[in-house]
Amino acid sequence: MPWRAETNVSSEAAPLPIVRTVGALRTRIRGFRQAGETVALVPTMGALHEGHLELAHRAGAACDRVVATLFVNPKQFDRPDDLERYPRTEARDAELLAGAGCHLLFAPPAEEVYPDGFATTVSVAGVTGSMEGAHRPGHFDGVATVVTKLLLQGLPDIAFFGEKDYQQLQTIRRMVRDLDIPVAIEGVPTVREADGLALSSRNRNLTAEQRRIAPALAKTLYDIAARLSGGGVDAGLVLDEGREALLRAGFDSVDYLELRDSANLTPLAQADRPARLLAAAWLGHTRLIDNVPVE
Ligand SMILES: Nc1ncnc2c1ncn2[C@@H]1O[C@H](COP(=O)(O)OP(=O)(O)OP(=O)(O)O)[C@@H](O)[C@H]1O
Ligand SMILES: CC(C)(CO)[C@@H](O)C(=O)[O-]
Ligand code: BAL
Repeated sequence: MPWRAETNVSSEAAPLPIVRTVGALRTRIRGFRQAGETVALVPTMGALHEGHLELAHRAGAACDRVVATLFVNPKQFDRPDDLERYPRTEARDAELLAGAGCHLLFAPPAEEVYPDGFATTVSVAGVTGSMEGAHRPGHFDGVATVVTKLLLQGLPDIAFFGEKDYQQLQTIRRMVRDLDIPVAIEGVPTVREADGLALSSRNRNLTAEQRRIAPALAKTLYDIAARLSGGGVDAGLVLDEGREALLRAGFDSVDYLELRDSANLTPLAQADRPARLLAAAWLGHTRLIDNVPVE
């Protein structure tokens, strides 16, 4: 299982320059380009952890300059309480990003991203039609719209996204191909706690008891993936048993637990081609998602 390093704030790194307008972002990136440098983009909603920093490290290994973005995008939240509870820790985030080798942070206010009169939505069909798309109405329109804007604002060579949000990653890949956005999309494997829990900004909303239960999500996915990878089993039955295992472990409800084609996320009855197991489940008011490959 992937591992996690501790998140330390480095006191060595110089403060990270922060820009808040598209104009200032473009001026900085033009400077990088004039020096012949390549540029990576790492979009985030802040409240950073080692998962985000892994994106930054990969970005730094691939490009000369790493530009992170921090914007808690209201358009992708389907529940007002989720938006309200979303942690906001910009000063610490900037320190962590500097320590991870980032060169610039774009942290715009909402009016810069969605000025008065904003009227355009980017909507990706197909890959968004189930799972997160079904349980969070409007979520992927919000993600697709803001990611299109961020990619066009920065025009990086490569943008980095985590596999933890696997359906989001596949949606962005589809969107970039469909709209001929000239940016390469790189997926980064999920960074986990030592007990397997996928790092997520929302983990900090868990109570101590919920935190004890939470690793059962990853454990159940890995157990099911192992059973499915051998072939010759009834996937429907195994998935039903997985849902029951999550409830037995203490999850309050399971939104979905699905076996999907790993590229376009269509349902699979057997893991007979590259496949992915994806799940979302609730612990109290906190909704956790996770996914693993079936190899
Ligand atoms: N554990 C992780 N491993 C790798 N990448 C991650 C991980 N968690 C988040 N990311 C990636 O970081 C980027 C920013 O994600 P985001 O700011 O939404 O953080 P988050 O922890 O996923 O928050 P939340 O789960 O509460 O939405 C996304 O591309 C996301 O997939
Ligand atoms: C990609 C993203 C930054 C767009 O708001 C967000 O969905 C996220 O953090 O995964
Ligand atoms: N990490 C994906 C962003 C969201 O949950 O809204």
